[in-house]
Amino acid sequence: MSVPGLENVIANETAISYLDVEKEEIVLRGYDLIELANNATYLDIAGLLLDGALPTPEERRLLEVKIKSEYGLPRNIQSILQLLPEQANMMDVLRTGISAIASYDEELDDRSNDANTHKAIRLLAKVPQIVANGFQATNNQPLIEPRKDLSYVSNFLYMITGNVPTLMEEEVFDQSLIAYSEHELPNSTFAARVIASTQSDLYGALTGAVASLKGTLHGGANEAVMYMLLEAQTEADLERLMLKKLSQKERIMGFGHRVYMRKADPRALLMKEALAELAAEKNAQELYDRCVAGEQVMKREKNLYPNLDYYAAPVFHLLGIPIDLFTPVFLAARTIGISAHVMEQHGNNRLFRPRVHYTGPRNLHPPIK
Ligand SMILES: CC(=O)SCCNC(=O)CCNC(=O)[C@H](O)C(C)(C)COP(=O)(O)OP(=O)(O)OC[C@H]1O[C@@H](n2cnc3c(N)ncnc32)[C@H](O)[C@@H]1OP(=O)(O)O
Ligand SMILES: O=C([O-])CC(=O)C(=O)O
Repeated sequence: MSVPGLENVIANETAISYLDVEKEEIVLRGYDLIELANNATYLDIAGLLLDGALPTPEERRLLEVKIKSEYGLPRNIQSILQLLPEQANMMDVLRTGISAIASYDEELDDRSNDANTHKAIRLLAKVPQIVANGFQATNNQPLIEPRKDLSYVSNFLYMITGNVPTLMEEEVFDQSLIAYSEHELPNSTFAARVIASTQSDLYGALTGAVASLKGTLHGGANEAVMYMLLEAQTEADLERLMLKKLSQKERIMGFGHRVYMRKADPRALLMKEALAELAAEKNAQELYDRCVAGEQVMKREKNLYPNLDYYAAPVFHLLGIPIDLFTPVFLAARTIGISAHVMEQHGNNRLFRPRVHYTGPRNLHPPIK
């Protein structure tokens, strides 16, 4: 018998992460992701995912130096982004950019652990700029170059908004990147591992993951959430909108999850706290209250809990990130998690090649010529 959607199927072993739904814990190389988000930085998580151990402060500094030494996009890549049409979808733009920079990586080895580590560092350096420049290029805006005098996280937000973030904005953005950094085996990571299992390379695997993440049942939900929150001006409006969607059997974006389903996504709670802080700072209490009201409607009507996308969307909005870049920023944050999975797949590979339960006809014959 087939298992639709491979629900609950164990597809591979991993030492990277695990969703312990019972204990409401996202285990990341032995640590609790939420504890990491409250005590470590995104670059610590990048080091942890790449090397298997949390970096010391000196190791983290060296990692940042290495990433910064890979900053910058080839002029031709920026030109490719500028050739894309104004109405281009930002995930398509990102997919094109990541696919194109593969050809500029001069390290021909694309399977050893060392080579993959170098490539992951290059991607950490370049993907945020592809995200930012992709938006600018298709909106006829000047392309913002990275600034090495800013921290990695501060520079990412600066390249998107054109403004150097405050310390508080930087800390919230850092936390949101950690929340998105790694999550066991979602569709996009699985897609990347399937691609890597043919011994294809990290750039190709990540390009496939971008296509997967674009869909609204996955990463694309964070953009849909924000459109819904903005369409409703008040708490009452949001309730009306949600009830209308539910009566039309539409899904409400930002709720439900294949693995958590009837339990809270711990990352949503983390982002809810971040939103409360940010809303207080930015005079946006009304947006926070509207989100909480929406959460209550879904609990009452469907017994469904918010997932990360529900609370990350208003956080990104208050940080000044354009809605079209919400899913690309998710991908940029997840680049390190996906890289770790590709490295693990390459290190202990077995080609993914499942079978089917055939339901089509048999014994047909073409007309005789
Ligand atoms: C960071 C991330 O990528 S998290 C995921 C982001 N995606 C979203 O937020 C999209 C909205 N959510 C959904 O569509 C789903 O919850 C998914 C795709 C994430 C998980 O779905 P599945 O595991 O396939 O759950 P499934 O489709 O079996 O749903 C079970 C029941 O809950 C309902 N349900 C699940 N999510 C929702 C939702 N968001 N709104 C309304 N009803 C929902 C389904 O209609 C179904 O009801 P039924 O049993 O009465 O038919
Ligand atoms: O785990 C999933 O299926 C989707 C998700 O929450 C993520 O990728 O962060």
